[in-house]
Amino acid sequence: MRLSDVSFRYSRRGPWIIQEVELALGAGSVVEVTGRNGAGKSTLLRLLAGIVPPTRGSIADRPPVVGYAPDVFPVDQPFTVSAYLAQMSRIRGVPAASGTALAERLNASHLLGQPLGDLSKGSAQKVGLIQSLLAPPGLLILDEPFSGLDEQTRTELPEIIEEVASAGGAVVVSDHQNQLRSFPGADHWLVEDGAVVARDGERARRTVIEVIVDADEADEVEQKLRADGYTTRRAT
Ligand SMILES: Nc1ncnc2c1ncn2[C@@H]1O[C@H](COP(=O)(O)OP(=O)(O)OP(=O)(O)O)[C@@H](O)[C@H]1O
Repeated sequence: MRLSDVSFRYSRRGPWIIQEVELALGAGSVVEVTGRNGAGKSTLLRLLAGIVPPTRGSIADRPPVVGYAPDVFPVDQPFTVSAYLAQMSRIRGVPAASGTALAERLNASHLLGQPLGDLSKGSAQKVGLIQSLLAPPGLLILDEPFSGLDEQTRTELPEIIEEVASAGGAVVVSDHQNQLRSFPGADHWLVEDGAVVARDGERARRTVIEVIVDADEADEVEQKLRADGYTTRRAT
């Protein structure tokens, strides 16, 4: 999937929220999106999911099955959780049992009989998450999925993300709490002043430490470190 020269504003005379963004998103990649409040993370995720179209530019090769869990799940719908999930399963062409199984996995079986309007923020968040996963997504977009989740679901979520990515789905997660900081191989996009700065996962996880040794040991230490796969550089 590729974003070419994508810009977005909510109204004709409104401010540009996203400006001239060029991004590529590969199959099986996991991206953590960060940025200050109001920077445009949710807007970028809506563009990726296809909820809003770019004002300028284009988005190509979006996978056909997109799972999207919004930051605030709309609970003002006259359904119980199970009726809602059954309806969403029908729309997505998957058996109703998919929702029940996901509810069990995410510790949400007790919510199935409840009206959507009675759910707490965390429970509504879970229902949003479950509906995004009903059909195996080629693109999974999760907007602040960790906020309001209980501990058990918090630890389950990285496993689910890993499973989607291993099956070839791309996963984009906005996460101001940096819960995915240590997720192996995750890339990072920083949304700032309308731009999206992509940082490669490998590089983002590298750090530089300074090792001071006696001059006559330098060659030996350097050889050892290189043999162990580290990159070394002599300070002058
Ligand atoms: N529906 C909308 N109509 C007009 N402006 C909007 C709309 N949604 C968001 N905005 C504005 O767009 C800008 C970016 O908002 P967005 O929600 O994308 O940021 P965010 O980085 O996700 O913020 P947060 O971390 O607070 O959720 C903000 O100035 C916001 O007020």
